[in-house]
Amino acid sequence: MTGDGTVLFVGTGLGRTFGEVTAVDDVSCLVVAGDRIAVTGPSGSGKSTLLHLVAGIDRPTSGTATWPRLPGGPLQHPGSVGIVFQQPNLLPDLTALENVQLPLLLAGHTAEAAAEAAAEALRTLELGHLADRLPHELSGGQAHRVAVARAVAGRPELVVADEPTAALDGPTAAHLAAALLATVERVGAALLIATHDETVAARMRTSWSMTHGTLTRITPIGADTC
Ligand SMILES: Nc1ncnc2c1ncn2[C@@H]1O[C@H](COP(=O)(O)OP(=O)(O)OP(=O)(O)O)[C@@H](O)[C@H]1O
Repeated sequence: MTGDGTVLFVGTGLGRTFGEVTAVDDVSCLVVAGDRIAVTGPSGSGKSTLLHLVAGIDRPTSGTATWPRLPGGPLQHPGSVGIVFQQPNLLPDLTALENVQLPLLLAGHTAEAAAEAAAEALRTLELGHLADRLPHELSGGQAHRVAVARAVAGRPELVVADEPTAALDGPTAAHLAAALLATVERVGAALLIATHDETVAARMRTSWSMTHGTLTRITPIGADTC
């Protein structure tokens, strides 16, 4: 499916308000198979809110969000959109393998299939040898890579990552960004990533700039104009 023009997400006039605050304001956007999109903009400009709408874990207060390949939206198709947050959010009493396995079990995979897919995802992230470790026995960078493994283990067509490198130091952030890109490439997923890190943004093909909840520019990376 990668790069074949398959439309994964269509946002039309998306708005999201929280009381008096307008976090996302009349945003129309498209995510296509194989996309590599950096969502940039100042703190509070609505990046996380937009990502949550694209991932289907929040609903717009105006406009429409549709996933042409996922009737009913991602919540009706568990595992179809992989999500990576700023913090790994691993369950502390589960091993790395069990953390990756859990969403697959919840999505209805058999225990055997979930274990196999989870182990493969961990190996892809060079974490096979840490499968039995508990989260507190992992470094920060390793825990983040487990979170990436968890997001891709179900082989989603779309991965949404909300500032996944923000809590990491420079080299660890670079390593995670490289691992995330290599992994989405391997599973053939599109990637939408909110980031303040210019080196991460520069590795994408497209940049969406947000200001005060509005998508102000869509720029092919390396182009002079939008
Ligand atoms: N659950 C919420 N309740 C109230 N206001 C919210 C909520 N979530 C976001 N907001 C507000 O919406 C606006 C956009 O927030 P959002 O987190 O999307 O910005 P952001 O660009 O991701 O910021 P950052 O780069 O700091 O993570 C902000 O003014 C924020 O305070």
